[in-house]
Amino acid sequence: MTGVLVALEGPKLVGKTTLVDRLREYAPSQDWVFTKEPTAAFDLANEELAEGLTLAVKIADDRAHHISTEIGPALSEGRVVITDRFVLSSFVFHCGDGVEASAIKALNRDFPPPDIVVILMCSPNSLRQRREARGISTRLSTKMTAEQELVTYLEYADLCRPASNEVLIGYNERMGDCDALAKRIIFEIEQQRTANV
Ligand SMILES: Nc1ncnc2c1ncn2[C@@H]1O[C@H](COP(=O)(O)OP(=O)(O)O)[C@@H](O)[C@H]1O
Ligand SMILES: Cc1cn([C@H]2C[C@H](O)[C@@H](COP(=O)(O)OP(=O)(O)O)O2)c(=O)[nH]c1=O
Repeated sequence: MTGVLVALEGPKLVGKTTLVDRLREYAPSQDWVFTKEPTAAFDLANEELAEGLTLAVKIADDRAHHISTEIGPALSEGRVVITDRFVLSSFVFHCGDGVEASAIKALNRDFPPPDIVVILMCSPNSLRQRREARGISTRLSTKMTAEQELVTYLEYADLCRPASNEVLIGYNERMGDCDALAKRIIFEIEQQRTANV
């Protein structure tokens, strides 16, 4: 595989979609692939119907399909692929749902490691305010407090280090932060692209 795989991770409402919008705007090429997990094929009702390891396996199946049909082919063509959520999200959601980290590790063992992992953070207070404004109520999204969710991404980040070994932490607190972060991520992608040639 010769492309660049970028995983954007972080709590619900931390600003991943907003960051993706900025990345689309500033992407220097039309052929960058923007995608997300779970994929459109995954029924989000699963989150209410299944739990623990059963749900983690369903998500891993969805990821395997995502990689074989979309991510893998695009990387083989040398394209940049940016996915909104990847393996780190599985550690956070499913370990928080009672699954052992070793089981998540095993389920995701054969998937390509991202070249770049970005964890989006903001202050617990801002995350709480965004949650209150949006009124989210799905089972997994209400399981942890804002503080717990933010810390859990940092907790498991070490298990999801990219090949480059560096995890980028993006602080998305104020309007305008996504702009600066998008430009920085694009710079990192260009560096990685040169390294992958
Ligand atoms: N830097 C920021 N400052 C203030 N509000 C923000 C910022 N980034 C995103 N938001 C707001 O937070 C909410 C959640 O953002 P969104 O991008 O949908 O998050 P996610 O995709 O991570 O769930 C939206 O209402 C968005 O406008
Ligand atoms: C990536 C991933 C998602 N999920 C589920 C739980 C989340 O509520 C949901 C996230 O999907 P989504 O509603 O798209 O969240 P966001 O707006 O933050 O991107 O998918 C898992 O259970 N495990 C995973 O590994």
